[in-house]
Amino acid sequence: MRASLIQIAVDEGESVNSRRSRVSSLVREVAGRERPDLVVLPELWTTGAFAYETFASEAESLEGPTYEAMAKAASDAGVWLHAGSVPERDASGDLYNTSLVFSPDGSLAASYRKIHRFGFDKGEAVLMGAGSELVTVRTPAAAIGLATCYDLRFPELFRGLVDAGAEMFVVPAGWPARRREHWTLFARARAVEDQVYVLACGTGGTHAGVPQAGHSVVVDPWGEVLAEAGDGEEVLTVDLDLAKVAATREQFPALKDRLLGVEAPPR
Ligand SMILES: NC(=O)CC(=O)C(=O)O
Repeated sequence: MRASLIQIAVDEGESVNSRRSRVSSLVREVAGRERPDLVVLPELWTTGAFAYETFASEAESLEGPTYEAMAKAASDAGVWLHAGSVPERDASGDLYNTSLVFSPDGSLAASYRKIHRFGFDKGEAVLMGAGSELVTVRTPAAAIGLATCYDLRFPELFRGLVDAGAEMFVVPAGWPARRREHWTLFARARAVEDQVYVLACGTGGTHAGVPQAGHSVVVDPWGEVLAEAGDGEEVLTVDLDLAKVAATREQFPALKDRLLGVEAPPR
């Protein structure tokens, strides 16, 4: 399986509409040039994850303009597209940080509402509702578990995804530069403890005065970093051998030694 992560620079000064059409073109261009099976975009790339004051004004219904543009980009490009996340407004007016995954025919394969909202007593944590469901998507190449940004700090979510069959975690993010070390550390930790591929796609540039970490990263099930971006706009393309997930779990069967949170301890 080949995957391309597009680390978008969410800079002030570019309108949401122009970024949406620029990103749609980028998806087509990257798909044509790199020939990936899967393209991944970051969290809240229309607004920026820290532009809290724009969440309400830019929120969309699930099938809003970003959904439409990304569904078309996926089908034009003929790829699986994890379109990152959008600020979603549901029918009752509540906001969620919702990821969208499209299949190559442009239909929605899955959506995931971010469970752990960032900000403690402000920002996303008070403006958006919490998702409550773990989501995995089965593509022909891999079973993909979905998580978003701050979720990376909560290993129990990822263990739940592994129990649901995930062989790969795709994590769109808008992680800030000041905690970049944590970002890479968590991406590698989740890969090692769950013996999966981790594709973590962040934003570059600066928005709402917050310099972004960038450094999107792809980690294999042994914890090796296969590719890592810098801090600007960049595309990372990697070939993934999904057989490595089963091989790692067989050679080093630590997941079988779990005693807590499993119904019947295996030994
Ligand atoms: N922005 C986030 O969702 C997460 C974050 O910044 C962190 O450090 O965690």
